Amino acid sequence: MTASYAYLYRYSLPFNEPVTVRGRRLLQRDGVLLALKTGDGKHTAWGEIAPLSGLHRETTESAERQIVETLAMHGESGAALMTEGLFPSVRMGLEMAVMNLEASISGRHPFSVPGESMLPRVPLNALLMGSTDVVLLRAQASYQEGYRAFKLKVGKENAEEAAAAVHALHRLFGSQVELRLDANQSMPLDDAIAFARELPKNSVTYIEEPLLQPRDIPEYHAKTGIRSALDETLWQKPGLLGALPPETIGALVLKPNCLGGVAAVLNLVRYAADHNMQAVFSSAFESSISLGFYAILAAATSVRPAACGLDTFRHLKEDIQTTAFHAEGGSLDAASLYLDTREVRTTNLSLASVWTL
Ligand SMILES: O=C(O)CCC(=O)c1ccccc1C(=O)O
Ligand SMILES: [Mg+2]
Repeated sequence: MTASYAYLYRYSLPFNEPVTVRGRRLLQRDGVLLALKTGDGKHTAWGEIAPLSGLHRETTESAERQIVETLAMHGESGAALMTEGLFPSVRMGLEMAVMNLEASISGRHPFSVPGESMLPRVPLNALLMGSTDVVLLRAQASYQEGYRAFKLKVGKENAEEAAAAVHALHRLFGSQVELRLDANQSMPLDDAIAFARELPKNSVTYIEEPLLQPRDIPEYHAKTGIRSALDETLWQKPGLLGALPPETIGALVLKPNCLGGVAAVLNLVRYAADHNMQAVFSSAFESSISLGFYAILAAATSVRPAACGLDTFRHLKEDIQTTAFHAEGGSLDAASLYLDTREVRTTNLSLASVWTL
């Protein structure tokens, strides 16, 4: 059975507090949801198309235009839904909807294998940003809740304050927590090296995208002993990963809607496993629909998933599901959260178009 109808909705969810992404201050998260329905009306499956300003080249509008063209073409020709050549966020959303529909019909989650045992819980990294006071308060509250991994946002402009925050976190939690930093490619090599030398020894597992020029990662590693994690580089310069010595990379940070679909993500999960790197699933502040999908991906691809960057749901003031996305003790129950993604409250969405496929 395949989809007979497609519905496109738009959503707009306010952030709890403005979020800055690569220098852009955002007040709300906008996106498009695609719902596929079977002809008998028994199954509805959701996919999310949500490029983020500052991160994606496509906008919500151009992404919506592309999914509209794809659905229109499919309706006319009856050809299989093609995902080649689409924007990364569109391809991810379309694959999500199709895989969710197949899962709904088969009664299994999208990545299940025969004889699968219970899925592991997926630990989270608490996302820490802002002033040192805010960071420490948030870190303490997260620790109390059960979080054992933190990710602190650092930048060239606040390098001194960031180093002080790392010292404070290291004093408070020592080796009780895994501490990660994310510099979002903000530092020239010399600044990054100077910053690394300010940090307590062995206090951080890795620094995500420390360098303005990621190709300098081997030199950075040689001079600091700190491993980098790749995030932006994975989709900006996909060829670079294979050229970097694996021992200089601590983790691959996987944002499926930037990487452009499930196959690309699974290839990177394999690469990480083969090269002793963590595979860290992460989001770009998508809604629970994507978070539930990424959580099941993380749980299904490892018996002991690395702490994931899916704690972003805390930054959205509202949820679009009947049961809001939630963590318990700093980790996710992927199987149950995945089932929750099937119950969407359409009252908070605006219907943009309906398609017969
Ligand atoms: O990975 C996480 O913990 C949260 C997600 C995150 O940090 C992020 C969210 C939106 C845009 C960019 C980034 C990033 O990792 O740089
Ligand atoms: Mg990052």
